[in-house]
Amino acid sequence: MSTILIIDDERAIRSSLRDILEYEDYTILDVDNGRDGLEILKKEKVNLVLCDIKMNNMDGMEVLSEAHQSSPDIPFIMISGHGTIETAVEAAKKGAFDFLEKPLDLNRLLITVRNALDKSSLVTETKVLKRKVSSSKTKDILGESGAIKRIKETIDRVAPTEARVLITGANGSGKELVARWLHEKSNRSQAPLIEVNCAAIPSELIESELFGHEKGSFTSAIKQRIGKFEQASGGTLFLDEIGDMSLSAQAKVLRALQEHKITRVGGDKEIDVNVRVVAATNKDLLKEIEDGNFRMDLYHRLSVILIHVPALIDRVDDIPLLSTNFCEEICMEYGIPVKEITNAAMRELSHLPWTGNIRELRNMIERLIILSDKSITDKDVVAFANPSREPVNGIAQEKGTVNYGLDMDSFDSFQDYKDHAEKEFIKYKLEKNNWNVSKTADDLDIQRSHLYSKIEKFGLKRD
Ligand SMILES: Nc1ncnc2c1ncn2[C@@H]1O[C@H](COP(=O)(O)OP(=O)(O)OP(=O)(O)O)[C@@H](O)[C@H]1O
Repeated sequence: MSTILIIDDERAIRSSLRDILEYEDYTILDVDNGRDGLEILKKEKVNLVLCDIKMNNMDGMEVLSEAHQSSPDIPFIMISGHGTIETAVEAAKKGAFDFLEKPLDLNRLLITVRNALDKSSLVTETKVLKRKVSSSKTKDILGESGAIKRIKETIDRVAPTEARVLITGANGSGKELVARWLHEKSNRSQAPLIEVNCAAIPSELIESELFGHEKGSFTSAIKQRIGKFEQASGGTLFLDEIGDMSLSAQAKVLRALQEHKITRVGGDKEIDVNVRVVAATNKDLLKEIEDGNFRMDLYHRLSVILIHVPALIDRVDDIPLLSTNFCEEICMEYGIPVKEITNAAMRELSHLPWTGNIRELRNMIERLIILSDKSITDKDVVAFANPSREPVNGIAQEKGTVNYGLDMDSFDSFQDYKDHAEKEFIKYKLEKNNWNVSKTADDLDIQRSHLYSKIEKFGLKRD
């Protein structure tokens, strides 16, 4: 049942409203002043507020304005003993649902309460539906930098063809988003886009995952299973983290691409498949080929078109646009008014290393929205944006500078520096989570297998 908060400094009114509404099975909270009312709104789940206009200290209009900043969806019914058209109009302008005059008419009160609650649940339902629709819709590729413009042009040109595409780029830089748009703008967009994260599937299961299996083909194969190649029939198969695929699975994928046929594990029938393959990796595949970890012939099959998504640090000019958009999107998801990001905060954001790229930027904006007050300032960015950025060697960080206490000349290349920053960040998070790899992977918003490969790459060990 709904909870109604009554804010009125007249005890008699509060108690008669309570009696009437409790009789109708509503849960009632009541306070005799606006401040306490606002405190309750912060802590309790309230569905409707009945608020007197004329009260000492803080009047009802102020309560309404302040409450609407943090909880715009809670309907307010204003009550006044001195009802004039002007007060009613002012209340409506400030966003009140309705206005009731004292002495209260019982029927009008109950109908207004019911209408307000009905409208509020409709608003909530609509928001949930909108959120569902917007999260299933492919997000726009934001960015005005030359690199992003070129990527969008390439997508427009390549998507309607059958050419295979290999997308490269660091973690969180937007490879999956590019793959989604390649599908979305292709002639296959009515058929499914099926994604396989090759790094997340143990090598002994990848073949069954991709090609399916027949019942009884191995111990746990208790029934027949259709693999991803078949599921993607008529559509697009997105092989993410292809650089982590075992050599034996690579050989089978190569055959599927050459012959457009697959065989389920444990089966002997060849099945025709009609899929377009788009692959992505954060690895340097040419180096993997050199090291004997990746097949050259498969590389050539996959990379008819190459799209490289640059790291965020190589397109810092896009940070303000991305930050503003993420801020709007997240505030809307939370149902709160959009917070402003000050210019100084934008400058501060542009100075961060962004080893986790756009995914990290989005997470940070979300954190800043939660932790900041009315707007996001440079001080918020310094304080909350990257809690792992503690002063190094006792050197406190000055405003507007990024001071890691590092000798910048000790790095041979930009990549060297980025690797160092990534290693330190991962090490910090692992230690913070007591080397719990699953928790740390969640914290970093990357796959667990990904984290394992980073630990191995950087030779990280528990002290
Ligand atoms: N140009 C962009 N504009 C808006 N949002 C973006 C952009 N690029 C990436 N994102 C968002 O950033 C997040 C990470 O992007 P995505 O998953 O595509 O990265 P990825 O390179 O595939 O990461 P990983 O290598 O870890 O799989 C997603 O929420 C995505 O919607």
